[in-house]
Amino acid sequence: MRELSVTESVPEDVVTLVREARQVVALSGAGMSAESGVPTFREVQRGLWERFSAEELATPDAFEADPALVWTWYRWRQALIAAVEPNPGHRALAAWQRHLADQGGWLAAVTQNVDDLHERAGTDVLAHLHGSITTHRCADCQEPVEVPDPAYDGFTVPPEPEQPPRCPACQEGLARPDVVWFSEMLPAEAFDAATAAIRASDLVIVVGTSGIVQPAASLPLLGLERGVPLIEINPEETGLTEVMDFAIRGRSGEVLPRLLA
Ligand SMILES: CC(C)NC(=O)[C@H](Cc1c[nH]c2ccccc12)NC(=O)[C@H](CCCC/N=C(/NCCC(=O)O)S[C@H]1O[C@H](COP(=O)(O)OP(=O)(O)OC[C@H]2O[C@@H](n3cnc4c(N)ncnc43)[C@H](O)[C@@H]2O)[C@@H](O)[C@H]1O)NC(=O)OCc1ccccc1
Repeated sequence: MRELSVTESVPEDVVTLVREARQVVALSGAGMSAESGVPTFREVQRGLWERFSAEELATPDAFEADPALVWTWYRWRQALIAAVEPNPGHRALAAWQRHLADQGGWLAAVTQNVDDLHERAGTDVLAHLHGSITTHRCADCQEPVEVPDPAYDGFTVPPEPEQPPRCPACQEGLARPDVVWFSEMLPAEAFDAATAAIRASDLVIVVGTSGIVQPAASLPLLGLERGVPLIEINPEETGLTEVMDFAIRGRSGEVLPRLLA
C-alpha cells in the first residue's frame, strides 16, 4: 500500500488508474459530508444528546427507551442536512459519473450516509446501505409515514425533545426514520446491489469512512479478492488502509476534484 499526502501531486500511476477505469464503485462514509458541515459519527453529540454516543442513539433499544430523545436527534440531523449544501467532493463524483456514462462505463455510488447530499450534487446513488434520514415509516407496521419537514434550523440544538407522531395506518406504532439502526439488518436489495457492483468493477474508491461498521466495511474486501485496485481517500488511517493499493491522505472535498480534474 502506498500512502500519498494531498500536497503531493497525484502520482502518474494513480492518475492512469483513475483515467482508465470504466466500472467504478465509490463507497462513501460520513467523512464525505464533513466539509458540508454534517458531523461525522466520531464527533461528540451536543445538547440533549451530549451524554450519548451516536452508536448508542442509533439503536432500536434507545428508541424503545426514549422515543422522543431519539426522534428529535433525527429531526435535528434532518434539518441540518437540509440546511447545508453538497461539497466539491460530492460534485466531482457526480461529474465523474456523467463522464463515465458518456464513455459507455459507469460509476456506482454506494453510501453509508443517510443524507441526500450525493443526490443533491446530481449523483445517481445505487445503494444507501444504512437507509435515508429524509423518509419515515411506522416502527410497528412498517408502513411509510408522511412527516412534515422539521421545524428546526439545523444548527440550534432543540431545547427539549418532541414526541414522534403516531402511525396513521395502524394507529399504534410511532414514526421512525427509514435508517438502519445498529443490530438491524441492512436492506438486502441495497447490499446485494453493492456486492454485485464491486464484483463487476475495475476500480473501488473508498471515501471518508473509518471502516469500522460492518458489514459495509467488508465490501472493499470483495474487490481485494478479485484483484480490483483499491484507493482510499481520508485524512487519517482507517481500519481499511492495510488492504488499500493507494491511500491519499486528504479531505475528499479537496482530493476528488484534483484527482478527477
Ligand atoms: C460499531 C460497529 C463495530 N458495530 C457494527 O458494525 C454492528 C454490529 C456488527 C455486525 N457485524 C459485526 C462484525 C464485527 C463487529 C460488529 C458487528 N453492525 C450492525 O449493527 C449492522 C448495522 C450497521 C448500520 C448502523 N447504522 C448506521 N447509520 C444509520 C443510522 C444513523 O446514521 O443514525 S452506521 C453509521 O455509522 C457509520 C459511521 O462510520 P463512517 O461513515 O465511517 O464515519 P465515522 O464517523 O466513523 O468516520 C468518519 C471518517 O471520515 C474521515 N474524514 C473526516 N473528515 C473527512 C473529509 N473531509 N474527507 C474525507 N474523510 C474525512 C475520518 O478520518 C474518519 O475516518 C456509518 O456507517 C453511518 O451510517 N447490522 C447488522 O450487522 O445486522 C446483522 C446483525 C444483527 C444483529 C447482531 C449482529 C449482526
